[in-house]
Amino acid sequence: MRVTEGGVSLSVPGESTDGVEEAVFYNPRQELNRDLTVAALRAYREREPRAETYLDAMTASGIRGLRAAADGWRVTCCDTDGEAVALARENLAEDDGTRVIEGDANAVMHAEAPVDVIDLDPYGTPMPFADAAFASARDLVCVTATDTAPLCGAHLQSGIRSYSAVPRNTEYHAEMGVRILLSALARSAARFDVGVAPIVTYARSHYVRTLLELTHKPTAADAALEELGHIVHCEDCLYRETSEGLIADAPDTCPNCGGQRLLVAGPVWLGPTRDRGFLEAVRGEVPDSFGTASKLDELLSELAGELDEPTHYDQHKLCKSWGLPANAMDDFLGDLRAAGFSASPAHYGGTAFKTDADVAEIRAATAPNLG
Ligand SMILES: C[S@@+](CC[C@H](N)C(=O)[O-])C[C@H]1O[C@@H](n2cnc3c(N)ncnc32)[C@H](O)[C@@H]1O
Repeated sequence: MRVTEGGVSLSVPGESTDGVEEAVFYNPRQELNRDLTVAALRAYREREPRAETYLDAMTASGIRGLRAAADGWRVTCCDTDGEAVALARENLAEDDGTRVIEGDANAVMHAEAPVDVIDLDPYGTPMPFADAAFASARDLVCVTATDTAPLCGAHLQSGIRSYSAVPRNTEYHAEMGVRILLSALARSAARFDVGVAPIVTYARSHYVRTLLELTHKPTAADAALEELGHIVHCEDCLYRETSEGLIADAPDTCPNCGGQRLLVAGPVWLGPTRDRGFLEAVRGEVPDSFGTASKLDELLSELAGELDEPTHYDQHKLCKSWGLPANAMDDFLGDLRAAGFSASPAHYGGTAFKTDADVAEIRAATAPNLG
């Protein structure tokens, strides 16, 4: 069948039943991820006009490469699967600027280096490909991770193995995944004297996506490592605090409730997960014709408005732990602001919010208007 996305048309094996596409090598659920990537590539080229080469390291149907090529990028697509490669070749007109290679992404990244932008979109964890990406990319590494259970600590051992860090299963599981992934990527990049700065990062229920701008300098790698630290989380009262550095500095008991059920996660990335100026530039590059334009605009605006605090709270979980009913989110956040704290919604869900108040301060500021 033919699929049209972002103004390009491609052929994919499969069929459309009642408007629902069931295609091999093409996942319509990742359209927002691809729309955002194309808009970000446009915005990035304004920032770094020299950038011109894009490696779609796990290409499947070739859709990412095709969309980047339509925007003038010199594109190399790669996949290990012979059928995917044949399909991508059918979809992309190979010429001087566009090639499709059958091969392992790690080998192709090294062979093609330097590449301005490398996009990793594997099944599951991207970590087996991270070293080659940071060794080979000049400007930007874009990463999708779909192994959300290991990333958030639900599959603890798998998370430890993949990310050389200890993720913990908390109520901010998607953000745990974001910060574990960024930490592992920063440490991978540092091996090559490369510093990473996340310019866009977001989580959806089934994946985390981040775009990392690179600086090729040992001092930049050191600066990125300085963003790492640990999260201490109390399972009883949902108190949390962070400690900077690669060695965890955790209290024995919860400073808020005295409980002993403390979880320590890390090393995690505690720094900013996006560049607000870049988010605005990306927003300006999303045409109405993109299939996910309105959802993407909403996401980009949520990301821009979100506070930098490293963990969000879930209003319903907090209220439940206090034995009080939840009220409207706007009123709840308004009470925090009226008490002198910063507060913002967080893109992780409708009841997710960020604040610089701790759990006791949140309760004192909001409880009088609950129930
Ligand atoms: C999630 S799909 C890619 C989807 C595609 N980027 C898109 O946006 O539609 C993952 C692809 O990675 C390929 N793959 C798996 N291991 C690989 C490797 N070591 N090197 C290159 N490609 C690989 C698979 O064959 C599969 O086509």
